[in-house]
Amino acid sequence: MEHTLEKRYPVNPKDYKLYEEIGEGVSATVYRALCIPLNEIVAIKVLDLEKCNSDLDGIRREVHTMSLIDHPNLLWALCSFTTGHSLWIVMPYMAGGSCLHIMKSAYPEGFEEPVIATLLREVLKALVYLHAHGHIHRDVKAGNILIDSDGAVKLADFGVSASMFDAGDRQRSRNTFVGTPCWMAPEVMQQLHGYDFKADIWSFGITALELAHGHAPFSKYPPMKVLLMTLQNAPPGLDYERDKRFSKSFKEMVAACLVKDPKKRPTSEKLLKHQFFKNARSYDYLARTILEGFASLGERFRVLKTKEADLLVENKALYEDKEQLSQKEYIRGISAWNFNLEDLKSQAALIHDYDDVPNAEDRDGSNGVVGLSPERMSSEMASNSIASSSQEDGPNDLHDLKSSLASFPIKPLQALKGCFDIGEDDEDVNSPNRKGVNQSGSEPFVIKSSRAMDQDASRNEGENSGQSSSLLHQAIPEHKKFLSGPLIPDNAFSPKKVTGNGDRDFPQPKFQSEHNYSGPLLYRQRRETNSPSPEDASEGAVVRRGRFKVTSAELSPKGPTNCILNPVTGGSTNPASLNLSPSAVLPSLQCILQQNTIQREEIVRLIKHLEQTSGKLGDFTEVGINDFLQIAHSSSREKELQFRLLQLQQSIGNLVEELQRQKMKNAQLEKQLNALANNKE
Ligand SMILES: Nc1ncnc2c1ncn2[C@@H]1O[C@H](COP(=O)(O)OP(=O)(O)OP(=O)(O)O)[C@@H](O)[C@H]1O
Repeated sequence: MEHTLEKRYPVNPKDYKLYEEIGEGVSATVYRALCIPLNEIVAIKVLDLEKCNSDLDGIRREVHTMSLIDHPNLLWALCSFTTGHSLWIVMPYMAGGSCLHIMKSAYPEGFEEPVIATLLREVLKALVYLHAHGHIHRDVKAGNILIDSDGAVKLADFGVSASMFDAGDRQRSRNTFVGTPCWMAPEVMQQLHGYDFKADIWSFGITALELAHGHAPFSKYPPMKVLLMTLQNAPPGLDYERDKRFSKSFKEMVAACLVKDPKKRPTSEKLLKHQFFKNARSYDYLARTILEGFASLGERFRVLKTKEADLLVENKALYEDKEQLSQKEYIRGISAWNFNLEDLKSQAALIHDYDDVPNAEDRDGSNGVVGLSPERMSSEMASNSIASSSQEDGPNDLHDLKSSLASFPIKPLQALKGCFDIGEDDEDVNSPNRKGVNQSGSEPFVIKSSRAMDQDASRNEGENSGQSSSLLHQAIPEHKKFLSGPLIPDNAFSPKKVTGNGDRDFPQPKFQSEHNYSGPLLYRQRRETNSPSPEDASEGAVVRRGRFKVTSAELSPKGPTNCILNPVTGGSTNPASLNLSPSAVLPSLQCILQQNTIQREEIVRLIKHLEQTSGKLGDFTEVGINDFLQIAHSSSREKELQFRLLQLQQSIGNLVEELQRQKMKNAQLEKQLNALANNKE
């Protein structure tokens, strides 16, 4: 416990008066409130524990971390307690709201450089502290940078933070995939070797771009696309041309953070010494520059929510128009997620892939990214050669999935469970942690820190549950929950000028991306969508990659590009004779299948055409029947091949998992051996 207790905050809901809503996240609603006995305005984050079944451990983690931290740039908890089925986390009220709120309300094109430098320096100080204390924040983004009325900056939201000193289950969680896709480091997505605090440095770099442009790179794309682009493309960065208004040192700082190899990223401590932060100014400067003339946080939040609701109605109409297109795009290109297909479909419907002006960060890094050292250039570019070429084709090519899949994480869905609502939890359902949490009815979530009250929460809960639950019923709208991230997608602003609060006119972005999928306030509809979708049936054979479905129709309609063809016979070579690894063979087999399918369809079309136009049914019927027989035959062969493919894919997956298990075992054994050896010495 590092805090010294200055004030005792009551852990009784009766002692708080909830005012207006000031924020909504994935799991919580945040209110401005009055702490009656202390006559102090606070913020209270209210989490409905019944709705957070799958992430109770995250909540416990958040509360725990918030209780331990003691740094001026980190948002700590004043106290917390359960009441009825809710957990209340009482925090200092940050009257300016999040940087994301501020940008969406008044700076849709991002902040000026001195503002960014000031904000980022404070965030970086928070990271230095967290990393030095063994914590990885794992969700650094503008939405989690809060500003007080005096310009003080605090990093918030420890819902997915992790401690580097954890053992067992928690260690394992660092091999899982948490955070928000746009801000997520490639090594977190890949799940290959785990990750460490350098993942925060990547997110920090992405946050820098977010603050500079008003949105994170790739934010207009759905999560899966973000994943592919982050893994394959050259890292995003500031562009010489587009970002002329920013200094060289800013560009270099961003480039230093956004290196794919985490080892090559600077530590937070080292980064803090970067020239760029010399431009940072005072809190007062922030308050004067970006907060002056603003309406109250509650009012701004209300306006943004109204706009968001209007946008949702608009998008719904758009979605219905484009449903056809979206299904095709997604089933073919990226395939379906078996847990939130509906979300992806609606997201896909909103993409104007071919009429968007690409953002600098969406373009080939070799054209636009600056500040790369020659050595970084070469290694990044080498590792991203596929990416570069695919980007040259255009960042919006949803069809080029063959190469994408080759470098795709083996367990992308499993990997994503930390940031999306996937049925399974991060942790073993049998883990003691989880069991404990599941009995939350009897488990108080009281922060046992010195800053927090050291009182018995369950006593309070018993005394006040009736009152508090009625309070909560009034306070929390049951029907809606939003995703985290940008409050208002970029197109929430009309193409004309928007008059903001306080009679300010705000210029609108010229080429603002139309939609922001990095987590706008979309209504949640995830868990309900696990059931098989109609597309599953309509799109023919489905090959499963773990929990990741890939349909045979996903391959590029442009025709195969990497089939292994026997130059002599013209037929496909038996991969076994080439001594190829299954992973090398699979794409080729898929190619061949795709080719067969296209050819078959072509033949059927031709036959039909001939039959119709000639009118000589008798002459052609026989041919047609023969061909159809062949087609039927090739169909069964195709099925057989698909079945084999499936088996191969499954065994690769199993082998990789086994390998990882063995690696972990080895590491543990090594540790034990070392410990034994040390003891003996
Ligand atoms: N102490 C505070 N003062 C003012 N506003 C706050 C405070 N805490 C949170 N907010 C606002 O509420 C929003 C949601 O809060 P928070 O991020 O903690 O919820 P969450 O469910 O954990 O969100 P996330 O979607 O990031 O997981 C924040 O983005 C911020 O705008």
